[in-house]
Amino acid sequence: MSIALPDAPSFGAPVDQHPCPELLSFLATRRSASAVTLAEPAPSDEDVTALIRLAARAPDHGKLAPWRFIVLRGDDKAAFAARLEDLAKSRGDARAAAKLAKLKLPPLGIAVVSASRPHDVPEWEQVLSAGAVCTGLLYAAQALGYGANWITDWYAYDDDAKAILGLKAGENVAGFIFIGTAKEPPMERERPDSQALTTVWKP
Ligand SMILES: Cc1cc2nc3c(=O)[nH]c(=O)nc-3n(C[C@H](O)[C@H](O)[C@H](O)COP(=O)(O)O)c2cc1C
Repeated sequence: MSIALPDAPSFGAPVDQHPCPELLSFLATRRSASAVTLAEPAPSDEDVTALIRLAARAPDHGKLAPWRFIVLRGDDKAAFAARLEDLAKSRGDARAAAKLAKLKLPPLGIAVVSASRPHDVPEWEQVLSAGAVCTGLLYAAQALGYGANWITDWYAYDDDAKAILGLKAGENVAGFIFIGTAKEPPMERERPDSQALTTVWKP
């Protein structure tokens, strides 16, 4: 499946608010697929452009767009994984090297980079916006019929790994969104009791 998206509304145009039962049904049942079950096919380059366009509509206080995207695919993605593997092995860290399976196996990864900057909008809100971008990208990939998973793991936090990815000072990985076709359907996981997490404020 590929995406046929409507044009983005023009700036300032009134945007129709209408019920979308199919989206509600998707939200009620969507599930992430284990990254190690993800294989080809993955979204085309054209679809990746569309997915990123959708993700970039995330709520963003102050219109700062405090995030960016790095696409990992094919031989370049394999080279990125190999450099991380060399890094892990140079430290004698076999566990970290083994954890790279979640990066190596999926055919496509999109790193969402949180790029907060000093501003009246608190950094916390800029980071939350990066999380919202991850959610949007994950959901959009799943809505397109692909398996997807939001992964961080050690290489999202390690300074040397972040340098290999090409992060600048002050940037952080909000998540790697791995995307492909799930070789086996994900099983539903336990979900929180949302009612038990909810109170109604009373004076
Ligand atoms: C910020 C963040 C980082 C995550 N990192 C990992 C990870 O490194 N490894 C992992 O197995 N799951 C990780 N997860 C969890 C999965 O992405 C996913 O949320 C979980 O499997 C539940 O799937 P669901 O989307 O069906 O609720 C992470 C989730 C979040 C929000």
